[in-house]
Amino acid sequence: MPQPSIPSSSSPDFSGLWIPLVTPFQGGAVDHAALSALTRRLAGDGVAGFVVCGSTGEAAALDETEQLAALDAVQAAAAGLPIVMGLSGYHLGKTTAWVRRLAEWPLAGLLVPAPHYIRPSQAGLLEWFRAIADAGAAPVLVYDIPYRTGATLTRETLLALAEHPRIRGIKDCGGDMAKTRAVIADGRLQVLSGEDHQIFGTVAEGGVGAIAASGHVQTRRFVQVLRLLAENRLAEARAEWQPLQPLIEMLFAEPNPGPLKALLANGGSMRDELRSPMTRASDALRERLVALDARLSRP
Ligand SMILES: O=C(O)C1=N[C@H](C(=O)O)C[C@H](O)C1
Repeated sequence: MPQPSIPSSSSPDFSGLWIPLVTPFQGGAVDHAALSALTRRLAGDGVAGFVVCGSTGEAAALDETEQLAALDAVQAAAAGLPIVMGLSGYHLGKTTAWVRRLAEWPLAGLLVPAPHYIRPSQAGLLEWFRAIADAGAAPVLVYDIPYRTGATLTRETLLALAEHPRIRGIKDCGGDMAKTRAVIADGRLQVLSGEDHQIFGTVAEGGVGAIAASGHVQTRRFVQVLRLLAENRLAEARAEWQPLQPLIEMLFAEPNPGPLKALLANGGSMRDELRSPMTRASDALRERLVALDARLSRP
């Protein structure tokens, strides 16, 4: 259940490593015990906060009751760390109604992608994000992910959205470094890398952090990379970062979160179970991942 509302900060801090939590399943139902244990472990590993119901959380396969139950479970286990709730949809009225309902929860933010499937104009995208930001109580992170939504946010649109007092950051999967640089240079939106292999480059160029599925594993290393970058210790950050590259490649070699769940399941923290049409990782990839993770875990 929601806890008493906390005031939403006028300058929220989205820096550091945020984990877009997987949703564990057991026998077709959400496995809340596994979700809580995962959240507690990650909180102890130094992450900055959590995203519930991101794409990695298979939110598209969860109904509203399941989404709210997952949010409650994470809130209870997060040791006070901030929580961002993911949204998706293409019906503006339904989405703003959902956002009004979510205002009862003490969220650090809402992660909002463009509406998928319908491919509106830039003017339509401005209306979409402004209406959602107006409807809620929490700061909005724009989730720029054209390869999932089919809609590309231009640099001009992002900078126009930055004028809205509640739109405070971007999870950047846009694939256009010039656009990312322009948003960083503008300075009004906090830029988080949303592409795991781009974390280093984005943060070295002035991004504040990352929302990265890979950070479920080797979490302390990812946290350390971001800390070292924040302290301008570039060579040390690079030395921590480079061994993570093959891990990131393998985690995205098949549709996310299949490989990630396979690896987490191998460690015993959940079942290797996804909701159709998402599928388990292949046995071959799971074996390679397990071997690599074991190598990376050696002192
Ligand atoms: O759920 C997320 O947020 C993320 N989703 C990306 C994706 O699979 O589209 C990957 C990223 O690591 C986090």
